[in-house]
Amino acid sequence: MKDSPQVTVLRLGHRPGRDERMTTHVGLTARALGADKVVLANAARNQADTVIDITDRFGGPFDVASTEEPKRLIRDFEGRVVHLTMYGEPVQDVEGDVRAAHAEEPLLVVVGAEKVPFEVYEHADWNVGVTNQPHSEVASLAVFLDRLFEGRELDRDWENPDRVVVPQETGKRVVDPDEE
Ligand SMILES: C[S@@+](CC[C@H](N)C(=O)[O-])C[C@H]1O[C@@H](n2cnc3c(N)ncnc32)[C@H](O)[C@@H]1O
Repeated sequence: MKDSPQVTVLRLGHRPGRDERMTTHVGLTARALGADKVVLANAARNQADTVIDITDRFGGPFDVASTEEPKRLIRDFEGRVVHLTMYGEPVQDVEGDVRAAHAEEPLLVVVGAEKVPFEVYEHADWNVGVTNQPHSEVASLAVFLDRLFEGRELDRDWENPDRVVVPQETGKRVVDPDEE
């Protein structure tokens, strides 16, 4: 988030035709919950466009990129690497160490789709489980980011939105930010 080193989310293993909504939701969740950037592997072009479109309409800053070489990105990342996996150490046990590291250095948060190559487990500074039960990349990313930022992401400001949701007890209200 603002004033701290960048958090990048890498979505591995996107399978065209199978993982489309999940990949989009990884990108939208990364944006909404305080990451600075998502990198989508395996040519997830439509999903990248959807996340860019939401950022254009609801505000940023948030970067979207693609890679054909996700393993290289992990290897060459200048910062620390967290891999979210049901086989990892409990998030509640490692979040303090990750947060302390992130105060100093950028963080790459890796989530999978299908089976994640073992090199990713080996290369990660932390393999982190959000429970050791199988669930989803979207759920694990949301809980992890909220733990990392200790809830501060919920109050962030968005720059240059075209539209702003005004919270309502009932119903929906979306306004031009100049009308707010
Ligand atoms: C549907 S799971 C498939 C995992 C696959 N069976 C494997 O061996 O990697 C897709 C992704 O969700 C995330 N995930 C699922 N359960 C998780 C958990 N309990 N904690 C952290 N991440 C989890 C991981 O990033 C995983 O790569």
